Amino acid sequence: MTAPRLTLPSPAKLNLMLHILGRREDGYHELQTLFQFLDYGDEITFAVRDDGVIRLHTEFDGVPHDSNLIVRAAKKLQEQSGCSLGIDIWIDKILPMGGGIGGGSSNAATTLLGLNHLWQLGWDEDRLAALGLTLGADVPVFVRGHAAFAEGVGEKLTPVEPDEPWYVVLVPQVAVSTAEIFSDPLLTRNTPPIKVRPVPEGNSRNDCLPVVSRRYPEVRNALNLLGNFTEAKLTGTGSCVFGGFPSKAEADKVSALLTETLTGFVAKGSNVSMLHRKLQSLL
Ligand SMILES: C[C@@](CO)(OP(=O)(O)O)[C@H](O)COP(=O)(O)OP(=O)(O)OC[C@H]1O[C@@H](n2ccc(N)nc2=O)[C@H](O)[C@@H]1O
Ligand SMILES: Nc1ncnc2c1ncn2[C@@H]1O[C@H](COP(=O)(O)OP(=O)(O)O)[C@@H](O)[C@H]1O
Repeated sequence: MTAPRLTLPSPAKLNLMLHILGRREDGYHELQTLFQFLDYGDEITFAVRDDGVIRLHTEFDGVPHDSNLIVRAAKKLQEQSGCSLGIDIWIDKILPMGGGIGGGSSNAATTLLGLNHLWQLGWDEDRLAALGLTLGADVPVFVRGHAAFAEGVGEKLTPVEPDEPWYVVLVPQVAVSTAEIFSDPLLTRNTPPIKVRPVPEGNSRNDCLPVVSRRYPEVRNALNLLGNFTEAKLTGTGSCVFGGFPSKAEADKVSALLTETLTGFVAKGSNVSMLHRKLQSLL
């Protein structure tokens, strides 16, 4: 008998704004950020094995098997649940790594939700999100699957309903190190907290942008080019740059012009993650 297989989406995210409020004693920075998903991402296929082995069959450039967030997520869930089953995993990877669109965190969340389903663990979202946070600050929002205003290092989440425009996302061919940006002495670290909800208009700044665009000319160039058509923003610590458009046709037109020289894609913003829409359809 062949093992049950399940293919699930692993969407990207954007940070629609990102404010840095201060630095904690452990060196991590307190943030306020707005997460929205894209209807664009990787696809991960899972097949249960009964021998307890966890095996990712797709190779990643520069990421050893056991360091991959997919494998780390699966191993942690297996250990903490005491499950004796294993898993074979394949991924169709389209999201750029180190682009600030959360591919690694999303892959970890899709793995947690997929295995919870296939191994029939019955864990609730709170428990999965808490485990996810030990893998990375952006994992909980992907576990919850709803656009959110995030505080702390990204773990305190309040669901929100921003507009869902079409985005042009440009992918400068450079990986930005999050650690490097957060350790730059010139980074703004004292933005006053926003206390009112929803986030007021005019608060869409990303405090990482000045430092990233100074250090990475490729990002600066992408911001300038997209800025000719719409407000161009940086997601997370970059490198990806994005801008919203009211229709797919307009986004496609701008993308066609810009992707003559730059890599990029068009995707719809989404307040409910396509992972959760797919999981819902399985119930
Ligand atoms: C800044 C965000 C916004 O979404 O974006 P991107 O990584 O997607 O760009 C995330 O919170 C990134 O969170 P996370 O994925 O956990 O960051 P990591 O790469 O593990 O962080 C690398 C290093 O950056 C610093 N760091 C990270 C997050 C934070 N809130 N404060 C920090 O000071 C720490 O020194 C940490 O060791
Ligand atoms: N499954 C994975 N997908 C992407 N990156 C991964 C994965 N597992 C580990 N990583 C590591 O995590 C780093 C950050 O990845 P990613 O989440 O894609 O970027 P970002 O946090 O900038 O959005 C990568 O550069 C890579 O070294």
